[in-house]
Amino acid sequence: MAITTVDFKSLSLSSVGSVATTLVSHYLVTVFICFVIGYIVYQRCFAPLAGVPGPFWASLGKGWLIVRAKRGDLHRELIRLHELHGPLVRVAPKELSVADLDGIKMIYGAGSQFNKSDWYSVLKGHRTFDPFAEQDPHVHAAQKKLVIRPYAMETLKDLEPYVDSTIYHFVTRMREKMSSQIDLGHWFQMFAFDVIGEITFSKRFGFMDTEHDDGSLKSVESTLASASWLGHVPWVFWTHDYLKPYIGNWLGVTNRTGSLMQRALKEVEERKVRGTDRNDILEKFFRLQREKPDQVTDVAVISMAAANITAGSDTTAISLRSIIYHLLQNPQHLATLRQEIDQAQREHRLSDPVTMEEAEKLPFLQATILEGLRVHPAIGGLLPRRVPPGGCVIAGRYIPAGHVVGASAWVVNRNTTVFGHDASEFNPHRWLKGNKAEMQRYFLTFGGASRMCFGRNIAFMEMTKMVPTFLRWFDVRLADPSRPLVEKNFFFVLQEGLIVNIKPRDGSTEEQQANEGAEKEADGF
Ligand code: HEM
Repeated sequence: MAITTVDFKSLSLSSVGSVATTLVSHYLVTVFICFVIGYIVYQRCFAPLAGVPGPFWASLGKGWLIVRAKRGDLHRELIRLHELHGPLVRVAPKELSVADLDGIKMIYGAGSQFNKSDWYSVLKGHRTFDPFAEQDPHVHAAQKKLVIRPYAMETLKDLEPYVDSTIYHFVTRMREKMSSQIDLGHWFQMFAFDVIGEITFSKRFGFMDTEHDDGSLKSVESTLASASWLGHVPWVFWTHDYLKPYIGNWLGVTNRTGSLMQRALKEVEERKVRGTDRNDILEKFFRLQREKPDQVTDVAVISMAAANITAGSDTTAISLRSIIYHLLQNPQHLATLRQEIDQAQREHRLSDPVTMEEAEKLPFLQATILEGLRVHPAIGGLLPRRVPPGGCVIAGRYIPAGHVVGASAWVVNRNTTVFGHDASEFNPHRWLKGNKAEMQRYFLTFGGASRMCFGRNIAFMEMTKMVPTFLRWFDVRLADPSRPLVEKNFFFVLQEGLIVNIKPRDGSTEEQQANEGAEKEADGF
C-alpha cells in the first residue's frame, strides 16, 4: 500500500499560503452551510411560527413577500393559499396572514391593541403629521382628533356641489366621446383625481380637460409600487435615506413626501394669499387652524391635503371600475339596476346629477356599490399589525408579541360563512337578502377600528352619485367581454383594460345632450 507523505522541506512559502487559504475557505464554507442548515431547521421546526403552513420560502425570509409585491399578485395568491391551508398562512418567518373570523375581530375590531407594523414606516418617512402611516396609537389618536371634522357625515352636504360640478364635467366629456371606444378605467382615474382636487382645493387637476395628467398618476403609482415591497424591508429604505445625499434618490416612495407634498404646499400657500369664499376641505382645515393654531400647524394642513390625493383618488377610481366592470360582466344585475334608476327617473325622483339623498333611496344601487367594493377592495395589501405585549392566540395558535399579523380584504371579504357560498361571485342581492349587519362587521374594504378610512363617507358620496348618473345617460358595453381586467397589486389593486364602447341613452341626440351638459356646467355646477 502506497503511503503519501508531505515533504515539508520541498514546500515553498507560497504553496503553504495556498494550502492555508484552501483550508480556511473550506472551513468558512462548512460553517456557512451549517449555519444555513441550522437556520432552516430552526425556522421549520423550532421558531414560534414553525409548523404554520405556507410557502416554503416564506418561512425562511422576506423574499417571498418581496417577490409577490413586485409581481403585484399578492391578493390572488393569498386567496389561493388560505383555500389550501385554512385560517393561518405564514408569509414570512415572523409574519402571518389571518383569515380566522375571531382573529379578524381581535386585530381590526373595536378596542384593538394591534398597532400598525413597521411596514408603514416607509410611507411615513420623516413626516411628523401623518395619520395614515402613524404607528404610535397615542400620536395617531391626537392627530385624528384634530383633523377628522371635515370628513364627518354632516359636512358632506357642503362638499356635494363640488362633486356635482365634476360629475357634470365628466358627463360632458363622455358625450364628446360618443360612439367611440374609450379606456373608461383611465377616465375614472382622471375623474377621481379631479374630484379630489375640487373638494380639497376647489380646483380640479384639469386631467379630464387635457386627457393627460401632470405626472401625479405616475407619482402615486410609483409611490405605491415602491412602498409595497420596501415596507417588508424598511432597513433598505432607511439606508437609502441615509445615503441619499451621496447616491441620489432611487426610491419612488419618496414621492409621497416629495412631488405630491409640493403640490399641496403650493395650493395652501396660494390660498393663504388669495383667500376664498368656498367651503371646501382646505377651508375647513383653515377653520380648525384658526381654532387651534398651535396644534393644527401648516405642516398638518399640507400633510392632510396631500393625504387626500394619495389615499382618496386611486382608491375611488378602482372602486368605480370594479362596480361598472362587474355590472357589465353580469347583465342581469345591470338590467335590475337600470330598472330601478329608470323608474325613479320616470317618477321624477332624480335630479341631475343624482343627489346623495336620492341615491340613498335606491336600494339596489346601494347594494351594487357595496358588492363592487366587496369583490374588488381597492386596498389589497395585508394591513399588517404588530402583536401587542403578552402575545395572542389566533385559530388556536399562540403568536408571540412583536410578530406581525395581517389580513387582506380580498381574503376576508370572500369568507363563505359570512358572505355566503357564492362569496367569490358578484351578486348585489346578498346585501338585500343576507345578514347585512354581520357582513358589514367583517367588511374589510375600508380597514377597521380606530384605523378605519376617514374618507369613506366622501368616497361613498362620489360613487353613489356618479354610478346612477352615468348609467342613466350612457349605454356602455365592454369592447371585449372575454378579456378580463389586468390586476396589479401595489398595496392598491389597480386594474387595466376597462375598454368600452359608449353610446347615449334615452334616444336624445348626442348634440342635444352635449349642449345640455355644457349649459349646466355654465350654470355654475
Ligand atoms: C373607495 C375608496 C376608498 C377606500 C376603499 C379606502 C380604503 C382605506 C383603507 C383600507 C384604509 C386603512 C388602511 C390601513 O389600515 O392601512 C384607509 C385609510 C385612510 N383613508 Fe381611505 N379609502 C378610500 C377613500 C378615501 C378618501 C376619498 C379619502 C380622503 C378624502 C381617504 C382617506 C384615508 C385616510 C386619511 C386614512 C387613514 C386613516 C387612519 O389611519 O386613521 N380614503 N382607507
